[in-house]
Amino acid sequence: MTDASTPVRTAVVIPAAGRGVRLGPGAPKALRALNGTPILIHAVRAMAASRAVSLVVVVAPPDGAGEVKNLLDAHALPERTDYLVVPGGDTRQESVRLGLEALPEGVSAVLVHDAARPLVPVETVDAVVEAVRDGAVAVVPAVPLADTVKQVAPRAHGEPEPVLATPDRAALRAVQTPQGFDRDTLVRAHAEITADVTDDASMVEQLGELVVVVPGHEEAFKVTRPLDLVLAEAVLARRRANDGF
Ligand SMILES: Nc1ccn([C@@H]2O[C@H](COP(=O)(O)OP(=O)(O)OP(=O)(O)O)[C@@H](O)[C@H]2O)c(=O)n1
Ligand SMILES: C[C@](O)(CO)[C@H](O)COP(=O)(O)O
Repeated sequence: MTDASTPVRTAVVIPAAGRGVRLGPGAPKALRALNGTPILIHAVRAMAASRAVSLVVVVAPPDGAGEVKNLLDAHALPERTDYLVVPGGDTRQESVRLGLEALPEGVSAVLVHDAARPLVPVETVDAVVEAVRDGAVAVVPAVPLADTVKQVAPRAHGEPEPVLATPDRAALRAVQTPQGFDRDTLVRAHAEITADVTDDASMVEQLGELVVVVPGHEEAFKVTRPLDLVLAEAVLARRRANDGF
């Protein structure tokens, strides 16, 4: 655990307080095992692998902060990084805000990374950090879409959905995390924007600030449904085979 007064420049907030309803019944998603290790620990290691990251703030399930602290103590993590745990809220937005409130002075850049994206490669983390350090106030990693996308109209229950339009896929991106921010801008976004959003960058967009995209990575996918766990195990097996990881 850390002394919260230690000055750091780049910190990561990891929202990990979700239930993981779409993954099915069981412990909160971040605490479930991937290859024998909690998903959260994979995510913390993925972020602490970046030499730019000096502090990781984990936002735990509201009644699980003690358990998460014990988990962090029980697993080997890079010693150059400090770790804090705070309890989360009812929504992802609230959990991120609670994580931001725990940041000490001296942090000027903040990454927000889903615990549910445990396998993001360090190259993606570093690309986001570099873009923020180069002056962007908000940076998102993103990948092109593999599927054609249809805009549909709301349907009566059980009825087929009428298609309204087929957006040009070339102009669309699927957005991942970590998303990187100038700290003051992200704090302002969380203070001023009250609309429901699914990522932090869209709050900064609503402030009228420019959000830029850097290349994401296929291994930064979110573990959302049971099949994603199968894919995550396969990615880890491939890494072990390739690197002796
Ligand atoms: N109240 C919440 C809800 C979500 N999250 C976190 O936000 C990230 C992305 O959310 P998602 O994958 O949608 O997780 P869940 O909300 O847990 O998933 P579900 O909707 O299936 O319950 C996850 O790391 C999750 O733990 C959070 O910290 N606090
Ligand atoms: C933040 C995020 O991971 C970016 O893709 C995503 O928006 C989270 O969405 P979810 O519906 O809460 O999984």
